[in-house]
Amino acid sequence: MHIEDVYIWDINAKWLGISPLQLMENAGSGVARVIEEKFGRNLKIAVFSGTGNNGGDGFVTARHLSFENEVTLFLVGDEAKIRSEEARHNWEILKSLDFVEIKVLKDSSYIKSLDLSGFDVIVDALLGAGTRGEPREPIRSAIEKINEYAGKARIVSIDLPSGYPSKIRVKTDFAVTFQWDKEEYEGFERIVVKIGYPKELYHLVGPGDVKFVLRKKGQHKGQNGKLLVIGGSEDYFGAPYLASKAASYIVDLVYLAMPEYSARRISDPDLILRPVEGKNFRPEYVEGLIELAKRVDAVVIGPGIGLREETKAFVREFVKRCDKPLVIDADGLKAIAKDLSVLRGKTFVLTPHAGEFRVLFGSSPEGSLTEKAELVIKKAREIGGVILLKGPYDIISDGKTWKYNKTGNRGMTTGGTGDVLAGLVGALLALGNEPLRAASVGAFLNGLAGDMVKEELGENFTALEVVKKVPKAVRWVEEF
Ligand SMILES: NC(=O)C1=CN([C@@H]2O[C@H](COP(=O)(O)OP(=O)(O)OC[C@H]3O[C@@H](n4cnc5c(N)ncnc54)[C@H](O)[C@@H]3O)[C@@H](O)[C@H]2O)[C@H](O)CC1
Ligand SMILES: [K+]
Repeated sequence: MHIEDVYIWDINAKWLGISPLQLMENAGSGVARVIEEKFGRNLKIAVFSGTGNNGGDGFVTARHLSFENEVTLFLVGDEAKIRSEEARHNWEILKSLDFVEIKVLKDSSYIKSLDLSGFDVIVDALLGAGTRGEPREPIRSAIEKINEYAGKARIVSIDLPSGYPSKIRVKTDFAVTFQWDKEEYEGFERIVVKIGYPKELYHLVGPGDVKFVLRKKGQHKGQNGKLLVIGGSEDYFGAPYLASKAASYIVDLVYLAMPEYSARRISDPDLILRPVEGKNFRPEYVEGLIELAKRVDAVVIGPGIGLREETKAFVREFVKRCDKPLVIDADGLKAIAKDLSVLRGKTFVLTPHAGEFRVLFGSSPEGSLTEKAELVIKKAREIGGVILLKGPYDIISDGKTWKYNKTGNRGMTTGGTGDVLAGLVGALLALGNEPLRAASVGAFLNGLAGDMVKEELGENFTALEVVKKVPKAVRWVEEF
């Protein structure tokens, strides 16, 4: 587990209704429990808190320990700098207690003169995962002060030794870290306590995943991806349009390649039309479209492309020759089903519903969520790419891990919402995201946009309405 996962998990936990206050309570109570289990009770304990949430964990720890120990809380820094609601809340509680002594230390020279002899345990909650750069005063003096007692008192750090990864850090006996051992932490002993994250967070896609993707968006034109959508036939023009339009809200540029016959029906200044002659895609167009693909970051192929033999041959040949990340959807899936070897060595996302999954792999996922996921994982591993199985719960796998998405509603069985999804996943690929993340976030946004439409119109709506809600879905996540 990496620290960046903590960012995503915290947001997704909040989405599930688990508040930062609950997590902080569990963190602080976990630290207190470990201390009492290791060292017993009736001890003199000093807790050093900073003004961030690591310090907040320290406030909670101090309260839990105060029940059967003599606790002094040293706040290092200015009380006004305790900004997060949960840390403030716990600070206010602590201030109202008569059996916890509180000392506010703002002045480095005063810290240097402190005498901590007599304390059995020192709890270090000065700095945690929010540390930026070398420790600054007055935190630095507090770290040095604590270190004078290394080997004399027991030193327990909350989450990590304050100062870490700088050399100027608390010489801790051990750190109590939360929920899982982070791969970035090394060089100190760690005890892991669980703080109430449910198993869902390993698999469920939430706004945290989306925010992680959005925060990497660039500020300049051309930094935010170019996408090519290849689709349409004499029978369909709506599907590739929906995919392109949805993508155009996310990336800077969308090329839409369609047979001229149906492209005539589209006039939309947000898209760059690249018609090919005639009514349907044929193998002779591969060359030109491979050239066009060189100018983009990702390609979506399949929406409304139809099932003529010449078109299916075109799809297989294009996929075989294209070296950009690909989303293959709808009839495009049926085209490659005959020869999955065209996918070899490619970066791609397949977006089948259960029926298309069966056409591709001979069987369709059945049973519980986990059972379905197992089959999706297995097939994704076999083909060496990402599968997004669409359904009431979308299941996404890269052959190693799996995710599921719960946004969306019954109204989305209406034609075209799958095309919207393909466009969004393509756009997210074009932004440079890993295929598993692009597929997960695409599924989440598509479903969320659909849920927003449902709120307004009920369950009878069309895919174009879902497309139009994409910006609002993105903004909802940004503001979450
Ligand atoms: N989900 C979780 O894992 C939970 C984590 N908890 C605890 O929260 C901290 C991280 O809290 P955060 O507020 O983000 O950061 P810090 O407390 O580590 O520090 C921020 C604080 O310190 C100042 N600061 C930053 N760098 C320096 C420096 N080099 N020198 C001096 N001061 C510095 C900054 O300005 C801020 O004021 C995590 O470690 C856990 O302990 C939750 O409580 C439970 C859920
Ligand atoms: K710490």
